[in-house]
Amino acid sequence: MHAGEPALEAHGLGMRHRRGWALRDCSFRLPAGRICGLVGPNGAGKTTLLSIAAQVLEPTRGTLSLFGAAPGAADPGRTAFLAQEQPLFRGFTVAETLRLGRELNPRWDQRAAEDVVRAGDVPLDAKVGTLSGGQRTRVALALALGKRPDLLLLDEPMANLDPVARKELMGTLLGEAAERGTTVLMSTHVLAELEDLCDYLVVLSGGEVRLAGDVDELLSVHTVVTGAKEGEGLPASLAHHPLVESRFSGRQFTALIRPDGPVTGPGEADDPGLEELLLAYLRSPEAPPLITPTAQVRAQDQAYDTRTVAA
Ligand SMILES: Nc1ncnc2c1ncn2[C@@H]1O[C@H](COP(=O)(O)OP(=O)(O)OP(=O)(O)O)[C@@H](O)[C@H]1O
Repeated sequence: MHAGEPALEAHGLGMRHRRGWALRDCSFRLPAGRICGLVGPNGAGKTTLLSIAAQVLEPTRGTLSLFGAAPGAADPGRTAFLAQEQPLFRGFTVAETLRLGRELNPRWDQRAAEDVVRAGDVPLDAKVGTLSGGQRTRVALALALGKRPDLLLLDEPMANLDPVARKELMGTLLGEAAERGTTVLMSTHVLAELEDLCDYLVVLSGGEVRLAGDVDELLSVHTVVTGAKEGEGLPASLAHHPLVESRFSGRQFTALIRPDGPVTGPGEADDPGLEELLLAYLRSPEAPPLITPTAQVRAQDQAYDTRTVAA
């Protein structure tokens, strides 16, 4: 695997549940070795996307390929999925749970798995059914990390952990990922923590990709302008820049724009923070989507592209 090669590539991915489309025409790539935050409001399609990547769900339309393998044919041993509901056997002890992990996974690393459990003082001889929700999360994460995956898919894994345990486990997880070059795709609603954790982002809303790409790239193409209001709406000097969101508070305006040239006129221009950028997109579903060059899929990469080039 070379740097920049995709760990995951979605082409026109769509998923229809009984009530309608959970994902619609999603296309993006996640280069290998990146830590990617998956963000979106409730019902945006995050779990659906992660379940397709984990090969638990089959897409209705389009394809998702992992590490360049044909869609649906990726080696399941290279991927670990930590879902919101952790399917652990309640009657097994922690040690028995890890033993099962060892037997099922040829690349199993017992030490890595035990370290995660021990760091939380979870007794190896305790039955899983007697553990607290947070302790069970730790065991599930130990199983995921013991698998030594190349792609780790996490669906809000830390939601039931106390803040100290959450920080400690995130640190363990990201330390392991950095050391081994593991790609991580992790859904979360905790925007404040993304800035420290992730170098890549995918934002979904209404089943569609709204933002995808390298965090630095995404931040660098946006500007926040704040200033005193003169009359109604934003200053005319901002009108030609694509607008993500404008807000007004008393006599002040704040606009998040994607400048298509120098920003002139009244107000002060600044770089946005990541949380500010995400909140603006989450609040403005009508803002134009943005897929940065590293996240774009090329037509010639499409697994089932049947077009031919005329000789
Ligand atoms: N098995 C299912 N049957 C019917 N509809 C489903 C099913 N699973 C998901 N959906 C619907 O698909 C949409 C996307 O759901 P999904 O769970 O992927 O969203 P999410 O972004 O993970 O949400 P949350 O942040 O609340 O976990 C929702 O409208 C949901 O109701």
